[in-house]
Amino acid sequence: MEGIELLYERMYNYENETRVEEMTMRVGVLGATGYAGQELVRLLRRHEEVAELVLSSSSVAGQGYEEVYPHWNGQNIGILQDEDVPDLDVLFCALPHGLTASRARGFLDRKIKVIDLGADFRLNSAQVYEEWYKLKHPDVDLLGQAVYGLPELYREKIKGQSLIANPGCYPTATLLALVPLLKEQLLQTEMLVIDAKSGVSGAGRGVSLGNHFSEVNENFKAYGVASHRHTPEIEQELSRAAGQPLTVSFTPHLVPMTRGMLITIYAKVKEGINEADLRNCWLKHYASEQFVHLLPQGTWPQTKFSSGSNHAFLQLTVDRRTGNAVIVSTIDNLMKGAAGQAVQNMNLVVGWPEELGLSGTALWP
Ligand SMILES: NC(=O)C1=CN([C@@H]2O[C@H](COP(=O)(O)OP(=O)(O)OC[C@H]3O[C@@H](n4cnc5c(N)ncnc54)[C@H](OP(=O)(O)O)[C@@H]3O)[C@@H](O)[C@H]2O)C=CC1
Ligand SMILES: CC(=O)N[C@@H](CCC(=O)OP(=O)(O)O)C(=O)O
Repeated sequence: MEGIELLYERMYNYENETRVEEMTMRVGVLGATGYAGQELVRLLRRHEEVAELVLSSSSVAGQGYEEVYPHWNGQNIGILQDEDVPDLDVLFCALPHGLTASRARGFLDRKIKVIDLGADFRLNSAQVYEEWYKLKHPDVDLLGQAVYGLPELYREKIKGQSLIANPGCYPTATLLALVPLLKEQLLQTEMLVIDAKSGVSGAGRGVSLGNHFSEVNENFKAYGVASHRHTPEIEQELSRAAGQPLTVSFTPHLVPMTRGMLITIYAKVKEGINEADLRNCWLKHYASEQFVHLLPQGTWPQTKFSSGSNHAFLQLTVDRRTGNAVIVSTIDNLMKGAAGQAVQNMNLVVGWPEELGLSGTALWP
């Protein structure tokens, strides 16, 4: 038995609570030396069903992983392979935009399930992708096969699929907060303001002028104003939820901290809707979710609540003077915003319990 048959056999065994002892799941990571790739390694190493991990690098193949990341010393992570990956069950692509789309078809033809942490398959329209990413989409025909990998919204669609578009970090934090409220028509759609802040690891490991220490330390700045690439992704998913096209005012900021992101959203509520209606809507949508938490009234999210974990935290109020909803959401950009969510997606694709490899709360303080 091999490939998909073996996966189904495993799913069957899970349902019957007779876990197969010898798992041979082979998982690969392209871009394993990047921040998202390193976070994947951390999660996959403790994932009880991943038997073999193939780590790939375009620039330092042949080096030991511990040479790149000495904090892995003594953990036998192994040697980085080149990008010519062997046959695998699942491949995570943690690469710059454009690179995964040009290779995905080859992996899919080999029956390798692909989870893309980049943006190549998030947008439904190649034209929109080209406009915002300034890249010609390398494989437009594959867009229709990709499933947007936000499990709390698309769980049933993700199960068993072969090509998953892991959402962007800002969209994840925003969509978790807004989608249920828009689906239930509780908010007006003409004035949605998303004021977002991210830690610097969101920009990846490569150094640029804007993210080196002296530019970031004791500094706070907006960037990508009215032009950030996550805007069309957020609008695509919010429009779908609202059942009508909408636009948002989205402004990201860089905060002098390493990980975490916090989003504050301002929205007008619909006539006759109050705070309890909004809260009840979230409660209904997220009551059985293990990674999304509505905090007790009056407790506002902090980035440290999520640091190093796959958990998202939400809070809202309706300002009694303006009548506007103020909504706050926090996630760890490298976890629920990238690697954690990608592992959650793998678990769904393969049919494993969704939380495998993702246990644990934040590192506090
Ligand atoms: N950082 C974050 O918080 C988030 C990141 N993402 C997405 O995940 C993906 C990876 O991001 P992140 O880990 O932050 O980025 P990094 O820059 O830290 O890592 C990207 C890795 O891609 C590899 N790579 C392969 N080919 C190239 C190439 N031609 N040019 C540059 N790098 C190349 C590099 O590894 P090597 O040289 O070893 O091949 C590099 O380490 C991106 O698509 C990003 O948008 C998504 C959500 C959040
Ligand atoms: C702080 C910072 O620079 N953050 C990144 C967002 C990272 C992310 O979610 O990645 P994608 O590029 O995969 O969409 C940015 O603004 O581009």
